[in-house]
Amino acid sequence: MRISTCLLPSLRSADFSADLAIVIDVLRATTVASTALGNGAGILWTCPGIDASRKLSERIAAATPTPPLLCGERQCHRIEGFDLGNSPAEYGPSVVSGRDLVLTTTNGTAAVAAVGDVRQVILGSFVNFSAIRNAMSGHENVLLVCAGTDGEITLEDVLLAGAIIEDAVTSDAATVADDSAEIARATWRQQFSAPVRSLAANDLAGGLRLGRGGRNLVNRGYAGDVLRCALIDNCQVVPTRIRFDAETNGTAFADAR
Ligand SMILES: O=C(O)[C@H](CS(=O)(=O)O)OP(=O)(O)O
Repeated sequence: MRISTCLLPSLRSADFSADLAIVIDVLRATTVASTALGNGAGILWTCPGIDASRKLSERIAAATPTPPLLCGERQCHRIEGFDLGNSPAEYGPSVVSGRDLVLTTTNGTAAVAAVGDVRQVILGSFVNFSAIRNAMSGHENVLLVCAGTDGEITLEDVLLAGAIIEDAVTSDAATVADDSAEIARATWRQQFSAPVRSLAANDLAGGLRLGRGGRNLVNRGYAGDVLRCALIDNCQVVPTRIRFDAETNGTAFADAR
């Protein structure tokens, strides 16, 4: 297996032709998506625009007996008129089980839209770490796509990319990481010397809080979410792209274990 990393969606190399892309937005979009599907949500749509999300939600509502939940944030806070924000704590089984969701966030949903051409796309986070590691097997060229924050590289996404690469390289000597992947791996190893699965959530959360995304959330009152996003292997889902809606730029994900 060859692994490459783009530290931001805009830094994607044209030379690496991936057969699997793993989109990473640890704080918090891909953690929310994994949590929601892990708690029984049906289909989760990611959609970059607010108006497009409303439109997509109305269209789904017209075609299904139960309307989807409209979810997402701007500047970390729930969007006015939306059902849910972007905190994993909001996506418990009693709220999301059996419901479809339309999620729009500042960075994560745009990162999904940026890899529309890759044959298979899944969403990665620490809460579904082992599930996505298993999903990588059998793929030849895996691209890890860090969402970043507002066009800037963020530490928490690079840490997860590095943890994935470290785990892949140490478990299979035939895995080849390119320079970008080695940068992510070095970042992980500099921060944590223990294998990812042996880390306590508190220790991992300490690392996540060091970066811009973590600091943003703490400053805006979401410190508890950083810890929730550090619950390694809290669920076993593989949010996998199943459909694309060109009109709204929406991408549908379902658990495909
Ligand atoms: O609310 C979040 O977690 C962030 C907001 S911010 O722009 O990074 O402050 O959105 P996300 O798209 O989940 O990174």
